[in-house]
Amino acid sequence: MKVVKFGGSSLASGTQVEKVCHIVASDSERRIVIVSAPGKRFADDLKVTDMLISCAERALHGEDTSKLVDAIIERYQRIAEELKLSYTIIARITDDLNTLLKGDQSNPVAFTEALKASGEDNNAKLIAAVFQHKGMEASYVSPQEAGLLVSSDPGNAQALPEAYEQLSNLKNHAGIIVFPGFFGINKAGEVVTFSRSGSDITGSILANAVKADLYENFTDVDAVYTVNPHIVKNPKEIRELTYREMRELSYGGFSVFHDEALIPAFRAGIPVNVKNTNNPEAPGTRIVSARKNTNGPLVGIASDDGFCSIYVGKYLMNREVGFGRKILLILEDYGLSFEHVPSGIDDLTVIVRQDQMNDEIEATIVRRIKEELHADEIHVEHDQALIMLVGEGMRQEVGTAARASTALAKAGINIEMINQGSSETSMMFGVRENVEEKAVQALYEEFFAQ
Ligand SMILES: Nc1ncnc2c1ncn2[C@@H]1O[C@H](COP(=O)(O)OP(=O)(O)O)[C@@H](O)[C@H]1O
Ligand SMILES: N[C@@H](CC(=O)OP(=O)(O)O)C(=O)O
Repeated sequence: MKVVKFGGSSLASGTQVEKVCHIVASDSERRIVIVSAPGKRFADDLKVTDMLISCAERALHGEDTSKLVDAIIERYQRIAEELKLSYTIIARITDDLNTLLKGDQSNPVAFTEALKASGEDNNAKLIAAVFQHKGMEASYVSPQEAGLLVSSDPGNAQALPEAYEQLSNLKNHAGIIVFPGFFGINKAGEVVTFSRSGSDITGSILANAVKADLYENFTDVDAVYTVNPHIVKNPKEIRELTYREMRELSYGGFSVFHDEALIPAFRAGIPVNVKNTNNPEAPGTRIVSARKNTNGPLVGIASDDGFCSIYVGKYLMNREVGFGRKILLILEDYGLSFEHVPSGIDDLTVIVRQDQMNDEIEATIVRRIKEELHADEIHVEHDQALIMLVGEGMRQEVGTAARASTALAKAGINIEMINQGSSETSMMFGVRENVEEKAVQALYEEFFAQ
């Protein structure tokens, strides 16, 4: 049995949905289909999820939402019209949206979560109707009836262990299941979403639960490329990589596959195949437990921006028991999670995502570290980018760090920080955001261009 996920780009229009129908109908093993909400049809288009978030914000501010609601319904309606579906399904979606908007706003977060998730939920109903219209035996199944139980962590839900057993019953379901991605239900019966792009996570959870032979993740590119195609034109494709490599690359900025989506598939040893809805014949990229190292030290180079580093220096820091913990406790007081902590003898740097802090929080943290920990020096650098060099082959090969730093030096790029993961499958370089692309291009030239 195959579990198949189609991303927003694969479901953005009637033409795209038609391709999805062919893909599902062409292989009887494709039995569980996870769908995202309709995504962008062109570069400046809006994703339905973003429209729903704006809609919830407007409603909570008591503003008129009618234009936005019309625009959202229109996205579904266009797909239905292109595929010659009756109006019944659109009437159902319209009703659902209006009911949600008229719902209880006393808990703004729960109200927003339900609206956000409706993008996927209504699309699953629509796609099930499309499949049925095409004569395929298919039905919509909701996360509630299937038992996709998740934690109560809005916008960051985690599947609960007991969800897997309940979801395993899906393998006995007759016909094709169309299942909405991106959200589950908490123990109180409320909708809770995964983090953004989280339909990939739903697919992986379901693949694990039914012990699928394969999890196919359909998107709009032929493969996972060695580098973000927006930074390097026509980059080399990756044929095969390990779960660990993909997790590091996704975390590092490869938005093509959600980093949290690797874990459930990895735990059950289910291979993942990233494929193109617009070119389903292409082999795509396989993510597996182990691979032969035939392509040099690196498999890919990812990058992401929006980081800031908090440098703390104190003479004899190395002797002071609990110093690192005390810094992290101060960050915890403001709900900040940290990404990395490269350290020296008398100093350490805590790297955090910048969007978690405002000026006030930053000033308070700096003051507290100075006063409570008696730091000699503390400064905060904003607008940092992190570049991740990833590859299991690094373990066997000497000189990767030297090659990378020479390539960056030749391109005139100052390295602000270097960090190597203990697994030796990744190496990280911190640079200023304004040279991120130049740095990635220089590293790509060094490791992949020949
Ligand atoms: N290394 C990479 N390889 C392939 N695609 C990448 C990579 N890095 C970033 N991307 C981007 O990821 C996009 C696909 O992800 P996404 O837009 O979330 O798709 P979907 O709508 O199918 O979920 C690609 O169109 C591409 O622009
Ligand atoms: N629609 C949700 C979830 C998702 O996975 O979407 P996509 O497959 O378009 O990345 C989002 O935009 O976050």
